[in-house]
Amino acid sequence: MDALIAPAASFFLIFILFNLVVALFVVSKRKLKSQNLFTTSSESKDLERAALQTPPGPTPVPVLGNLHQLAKYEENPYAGFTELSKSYGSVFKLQMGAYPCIIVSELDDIMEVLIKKGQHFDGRPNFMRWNAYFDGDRQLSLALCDWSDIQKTRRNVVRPHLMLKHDAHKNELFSCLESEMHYLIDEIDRTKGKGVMAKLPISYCAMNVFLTYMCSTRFDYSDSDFTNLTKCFDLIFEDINNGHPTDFLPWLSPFYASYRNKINDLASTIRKFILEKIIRDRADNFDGNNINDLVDSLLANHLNQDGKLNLDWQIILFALEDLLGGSSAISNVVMRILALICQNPGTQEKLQKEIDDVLGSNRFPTAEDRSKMTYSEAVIMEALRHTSSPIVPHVANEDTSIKNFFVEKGSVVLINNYEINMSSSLWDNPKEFIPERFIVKGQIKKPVHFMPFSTGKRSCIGSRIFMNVAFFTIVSLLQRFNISLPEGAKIKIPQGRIALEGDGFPVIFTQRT
Ligand code: HEM
Repeated sequence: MDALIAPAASFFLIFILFNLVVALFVVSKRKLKSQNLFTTSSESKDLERAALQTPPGPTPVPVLGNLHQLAKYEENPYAGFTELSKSYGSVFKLQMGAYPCIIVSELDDIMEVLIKKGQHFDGRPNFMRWNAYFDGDRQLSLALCDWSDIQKTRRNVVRPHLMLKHDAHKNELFSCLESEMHYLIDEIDRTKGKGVMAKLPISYCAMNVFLTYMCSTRFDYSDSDFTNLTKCFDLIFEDINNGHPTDFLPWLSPFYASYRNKINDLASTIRKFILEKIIRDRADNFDGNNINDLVDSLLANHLNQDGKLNLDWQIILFALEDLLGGSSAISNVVMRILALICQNPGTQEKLQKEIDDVLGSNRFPTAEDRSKMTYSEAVIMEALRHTSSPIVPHVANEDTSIKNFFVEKGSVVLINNYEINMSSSLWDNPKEFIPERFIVKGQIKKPVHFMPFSTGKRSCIGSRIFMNVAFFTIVSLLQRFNISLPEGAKIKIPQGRIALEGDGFPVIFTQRT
């Protein structure tokens, strides 16, 4: 019996020992994986943090950090980021004055910031002037605020109008475009082949399209309050695009009192116009059973009847302001497209052939025509690629990581959109203007790395409205006019921003015969 028990017992013992070893192995692996089963969550965070590396980057100097290293790239700091990434890699750190900044240049890492960890990176920097644009509180802005429930609500309220998912919205926009385009064409007609600073009438047209579509009102191009409103929006837009020393060196702000006053004046002129000439009357006569435009949708979300989060007056006013300001993006990019058409021989002829084939000499385009006019669409996309406008900076709202690099809470994350638009590893001949690169087998094809409007929870909500308004404007102008730039005219079209300087440059429009 003992002879039987002994091997059975030893087998049992070996079995137990084996299981113990396996159990210990599994536990230790799990320990490694989840940091430590017996540590507290803050200890495990410490361990997680310890596994991450500090992002590489040039050594900062006191006060300025690394700002001085970007000085020679003043025209386009993103070109500077591309240069620095050759030494420090696709994710690197710069101390920009008061702010630690992480520069991200490669698609996978960009997607980690915007999509995979979108909720870690949904804040915006607290720049002094961003507050100044919005009465001292950038949280009132749609584009420059941090993420919040209010932001979610107001984005949801305005999105259907802007994203044009319903045919009713699309048809309404095209009808607004058609009626406004007559005014622009008349305006251009009057120039009789002389060079004209076309940005002005184009900006009045874009603003009126927005006002008609969003607010069911328009103003005459001879109304000086209206033209002044458009100018104020354009100046603020240019200011946003350009950046300012106080963004990263806020202690400089006492030296910029007159600049601050200028911003305050522009912002309050805009606000007064919107309040007095658009919102007040609409609010007084608001009928909740009749929701016809974006202003109605905003007003319908004002009253707090069921205890849910609603939008207060300020929020409504500023949301509208932010969206009307989008018309400045349109006039500036339309001007860029006109310049690129003139500067790239053959483009105008190809565009006009497509327009003549699909629309003939007179008919305005419909929403359906757009899908057939691939070359026109591709010209706009190629112009956006050349513009390489920056993605609005994001901010990490908690300690987090990109790739295997630690990113501390409060870091500003700058996505290098210039690099993904201009890299020779992503595009053939990136410096050339080749609209055909976006056409594959007769259809428009956007590569995943082409994201002029960004992606994720803070992505642009004006992208569709932009594409439609730009398309309609370019097509309608080239249908009727040949365009050229005055001989010898110096035309400055900087990359890495949308805004052109001041009123832009002259364009010559001659009637097509
Ligand atoms: C060429 C034209 C335009 C370009 C290239 C553009 C691009 C962008 C980009 C890159 C962002 C930042 C996305 C991010 O932070 O991840 C943005 C945000 C935004 N855009 Fe545009 N945009 C254009 C036109 C417009 C227009 C016409 C409107 C308004 C109708 C508009 C409204 C907005 C708003 C409200 C945001 C902020 C969204 C948020 O932070 O939640 N944009 N845009």
